[in-house]
Amino acid sequence: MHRKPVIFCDFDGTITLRDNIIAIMKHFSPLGWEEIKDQILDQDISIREGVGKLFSLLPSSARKEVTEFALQQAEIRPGFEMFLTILKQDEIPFYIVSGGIDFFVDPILEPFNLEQAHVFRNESDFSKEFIQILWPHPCTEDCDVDCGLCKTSIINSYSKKNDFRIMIGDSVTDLAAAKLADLVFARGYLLEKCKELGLRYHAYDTFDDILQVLKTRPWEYQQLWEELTEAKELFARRDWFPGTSGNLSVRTKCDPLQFLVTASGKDKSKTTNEDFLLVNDQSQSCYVTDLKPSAETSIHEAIYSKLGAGSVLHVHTIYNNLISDLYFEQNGVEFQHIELIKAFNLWDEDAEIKVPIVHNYANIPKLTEEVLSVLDVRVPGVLIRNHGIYAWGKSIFEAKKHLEAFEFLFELRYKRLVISQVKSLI
Ligand SMILES: CSC[C@@H](O)[C@@H](O)C(=O)COP(=O)(O)O
Ligand SMILES: [Zn+2]
Repeated sequence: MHRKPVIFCDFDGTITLRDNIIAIMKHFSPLGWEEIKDQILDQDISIREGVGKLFSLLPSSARKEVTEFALQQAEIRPGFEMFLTILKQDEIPFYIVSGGIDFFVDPILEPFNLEQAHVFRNESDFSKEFIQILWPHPCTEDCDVDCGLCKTSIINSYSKKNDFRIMIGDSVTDLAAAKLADLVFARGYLLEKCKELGLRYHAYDTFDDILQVLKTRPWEYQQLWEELTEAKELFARRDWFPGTSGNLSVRTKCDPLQFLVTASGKDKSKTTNEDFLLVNDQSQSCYVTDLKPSAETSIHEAIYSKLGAGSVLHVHTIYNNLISDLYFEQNGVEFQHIELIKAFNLWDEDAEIKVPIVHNYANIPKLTEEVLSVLDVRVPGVLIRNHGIYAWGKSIFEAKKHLEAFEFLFELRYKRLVISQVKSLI
């Protein structure tokens, strides 16, 4: 059973296009506000101390003027309304975690009818000469950064271990929360930090960009992502990805076909949060991303579509290259009377298997056609001459079993050939 999604979303600069506190301070420009801003950004003072100092520069008598300005300049990021509608339809819990202040957060959000219990923001007190900020959601033992409104503590108290945590944000105040998340939607400073820290992220401009990814339901294929990563790390330990070669995939959906595939040109011996992307039955990414799917994605797609495989694994090894060339003229390489043939669910004592071998066309559509022409549901693999092997199965486990069996058979055959050559020389 997969984990359930829960979404935590920043307000200033995420739901609204601009940071409202900075907009207020720029507009009213109280003496000394910029020094305080710089102290916050330079992390010389905590966010709580800095925001408290900023608002203490404004007289409470300016409440009406400040509130009206905040509302007048606030602009909601495109797609937010539809985003909320889809979350409601799919019953995905949504929490706003904002370092903003109630006197502008609440009226800006009012048209969206959000449950007040799902909106976390700081509060204000206009009873004294200057504006005072109140901190109903301070840091708990989970955080010692003196955030003011502590997103880390809120996420930890409002999401369970088995939740798939999603964070949407834009600034330094969202970074601690992003590090807790399984998936981050980031822009601006937060996007740069996600790239720098290797967090699993998607860039966004609008909430439509976020919806495009959420519609693929990443929490439902998270387990497959992790299983494919495990197989990839094992193959990497075997040095099966020389020179960025190799590509792996796992089907996440049947109808319409969708599958995770390794990103093209990456060093598959390394594990990052950008190792795979989700593609459709046209071998195109299901969402906007800088990543390119494997150059050989169409071969994976052909195997899924024709044979209904669950996972497709492609590696270039010395032995599969040698065997593919030695037996190319015979259109394939046959094996019999080797115990490991049972790995292909062939149990007869005299069972034999012939692994087809095709020409290595540089033109991928042509190569895909060639592979399609020899696909045989009884033989879960095909060799490409002087290139590598594609092996598949109904799951990552079975595809890995088949790939390992093929590589065993190739190495065994090659070494037997060498031995017989040596014997013939003695
Ligand atoms: C760089 S050599 C290997 C590539 O040409 C290709 O055959 C391959 O296996 C990896 O391609 P990729 O696009 O990274 O999935
Ligand atoms: Zn290849």
